[in-house]
Amino acid sequence: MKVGILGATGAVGQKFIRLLQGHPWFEIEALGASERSAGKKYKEAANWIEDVVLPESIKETIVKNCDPDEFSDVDFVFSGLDSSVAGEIEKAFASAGIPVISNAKNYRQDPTVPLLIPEINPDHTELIKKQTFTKDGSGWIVTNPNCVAVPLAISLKPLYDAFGIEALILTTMQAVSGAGYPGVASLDILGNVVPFISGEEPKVGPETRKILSTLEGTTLAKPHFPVQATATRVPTINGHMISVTAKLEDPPANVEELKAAYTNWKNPIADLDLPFSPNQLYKLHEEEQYPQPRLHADAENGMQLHLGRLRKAEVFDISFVAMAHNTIRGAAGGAILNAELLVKKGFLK
Ligand SMILES: NC(=O)C1=CN([C@@H]2O[C@H](COP(=O)(O)OP(=O)(O)OC[C@H]3O[C@@H](n4cnc5c(N)ncnc54)[C@H](OP(=O)(O)O)[C@@H]3O)[C@@H](O)[C@H]2O)C=CC1
Ligand SMILES: N[C@@H](CC(=O)OP(=O)(O)O)C(=O)O
Repeated sequence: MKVGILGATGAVGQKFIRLLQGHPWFEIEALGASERSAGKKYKEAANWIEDVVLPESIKETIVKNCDPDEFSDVDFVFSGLDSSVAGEIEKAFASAGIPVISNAKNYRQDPTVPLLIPEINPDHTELIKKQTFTKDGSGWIVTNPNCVAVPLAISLKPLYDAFGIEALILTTMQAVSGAGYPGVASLDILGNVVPFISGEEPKVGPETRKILSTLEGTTLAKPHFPVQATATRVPTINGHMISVTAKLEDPPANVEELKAAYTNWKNPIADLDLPFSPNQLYKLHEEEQYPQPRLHADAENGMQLHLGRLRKAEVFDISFVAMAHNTIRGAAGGAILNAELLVKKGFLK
């Protein structure tokens, strides 16, 4: 399939370009960014920050405006657009009959838009049928969650299924790549921790509850557990880590039972052979000093969810640490896996 990338010059856009090299199903056809970049060769418009050489085929590609008329040759687009413009531009593409697989936050809470993690809520794709961007249903939007909500929801799903969740308290340790480029000033973050990320905490609870919702007919029934989140920025490059303490409805008797919830959990897309699906979704680290972002964020091409420190808690019931690559599992890689699922389900054809 021929794909376009909106926001192709940004940090997430660059990750899309890198990850799509050699993809067995998807080929990059068009790149879009702002008026500042449009009309330029990609190598002149973008400040390439990936640690691989900029692909030859991309270097000379002329960046387009994010105008659907300039993307008539693509089957669908990935969006890594800045959220200040993603709302209008993504709507224009969907209304022109071009499906949008987005990273931006703008449509995440729309009741007709799936907030999709293929292993966790693949059935939520049914919501697409309620969208009205086009009369014939050819244009629609699917979003992937915030890069904290992704590892949080994946880490919670087996616990939610086995024990139920009553309440969560969590603290994030978010890598600097989450702030895009140039992102956080070096003098703010080097040798330091910043205990606030603007706009982050209010997204964590609502997104996690939407992801863990049950599809009843064509409507989502959401769980109600409260989430107390503290979002901090730490001087790591990739990999968002979360320290979670959970109160459960029916807590496990011991840590072995807690671990068994993960090992017994059945991945609903395991048999689909999606190229970006990790072989092993959950890596349960037994060593007390693991997981660590620098050592583990890249495992399974950045698509694995790392868990460690699983233990009974003195406050609430259990505690653990979760970690995943924020710009791969939490952004571009997650969006590519979403597109693969949407191919298998016949929404992309
Ligand atoms: N970084 C991360 O870990 C994650 C990011 N996201 C989301 O993905 C999106 C992109 O993030 P990130 O790559 O970090 O951001 P960047 O700031 O690095 O990139 C933003 C992109 O949007 C383009 N853009 C800006 N203004 C316009 C405009 N008026 N018209 C068209 N294009 C425009 C930029 O083009 P130009 O270069 O021409 O200015 C650039 O390509 C955001 O919505 C972000 O919230 C989601 C999950 C994780
Ligand atoms: N705010 C996240 C990255 C991000 O862009 O999130 P969102 O997609 O929800 O806007 C971070 O700083 O790490």
